Amino acid sequence: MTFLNQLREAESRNQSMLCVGLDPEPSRFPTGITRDAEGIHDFCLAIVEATADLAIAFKPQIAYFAAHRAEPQLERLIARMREVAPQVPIILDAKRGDIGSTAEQYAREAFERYGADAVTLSPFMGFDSVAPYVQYKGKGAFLLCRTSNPGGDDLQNQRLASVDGQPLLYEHIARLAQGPWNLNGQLGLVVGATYPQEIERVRELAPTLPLLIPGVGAQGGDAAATVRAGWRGEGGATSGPVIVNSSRAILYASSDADFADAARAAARATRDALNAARAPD
Ligand SMILES: O=c1ccn([C@@H]2O[C@H](COP(=O)(O)O)[C@@H](O)[C@H]2O)c(=O)[nH]1
Repeated sequence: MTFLNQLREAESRNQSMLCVGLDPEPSRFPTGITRDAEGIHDFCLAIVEATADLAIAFKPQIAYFAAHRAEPQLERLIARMREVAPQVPIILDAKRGDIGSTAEQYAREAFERYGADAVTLSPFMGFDSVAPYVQYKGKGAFLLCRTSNPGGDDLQNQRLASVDGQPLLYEHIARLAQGPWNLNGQLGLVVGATYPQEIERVRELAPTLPLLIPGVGAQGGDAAATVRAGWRGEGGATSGPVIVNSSRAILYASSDADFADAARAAARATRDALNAARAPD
C-alpha cells in the first residue's frame, strides 16, 4: 500500500488528523522510567500504546534517539509499533538533504534500517538530493517548505527574482513538489502551524499533497486555524491529507506515574479540537 493510502486509512479508522510526535527527552521523563536509551524505548512505547487509536501518524524525531545513542532502541521501537499500531504510518523526522550518493545511504537508513513509511527532507540541495528517497516504491517524503520556527523567514520568505512571477522561496518549493518533482506521487510538504496564512497559500499551490504541520501545542500554533487553512474536504483522491503534529504537549502532559493516561487525554483533546474545526459552522 502507498504511504498516501496508509494515511487515508489511518485518518478514517482513527478519525484523526493528529500526528503524535516522539521527541523523548530523558530529563523530562516521569519517575519509574530510566533516563537512558532503554528508558527512551520504554517511554515512547508507552506513549504509542496510549495513543494508537487516536493518531493518523507517529513522528519519531531521530535526533532525540541519536543524541542518546538510542538508534538500536529506535529500530526496536519501530518494530514494536508495527505490532501495537499496525494501522498507523510512521514518519521519520530526519530532515536529511545531501548529494545523491549520500542521500542513497540516508534513504536506506530511513526505509531499510528503521522501516519508516516516510521521511522529512530539506529540499535545499535540489531534486537529485530528493530522488533517492522516491526510488523506494510506496514510501513518502515530506519536503521542508515553510517551517514553524521564526527563522524560517530568513530564507523561505525571500523572493526568487530569477523565477517566473518572482515567487517566495516556499511558494516555489510547493510548486515543485506538486508538479515536476512529484514523479510518482510520493511527496508531501512541511508547513508550520504557526503560520496559517502560509498554510493556506501552500494548500492553494499544492492541493493534492499531504501537509505535515508541526507547531500546535508547545509552539503555540492554533489548531482550528491550522485546519481551516489546510483541510479541503474528506480524503478523496484530489484533496491532500492534513497531518498536524504535536510532540511535547502530549509527551509531557504529566511528569507523574499517570503520564501515559495524561498523554492519551492530551492527544484526544487535540484530535477532537482538530476534528471540530473541519465541521461546517
Ligand atoms: O517546521 C518544523 C519542522 C519540524 N518540526 C518538528 O516537529 C516537532 C515539534 O515538536 P513540539 O514539541 O510539538 O513543538 C519537533 O520534532 C520538531 O523538530 C517543527 O517543530 N517545525
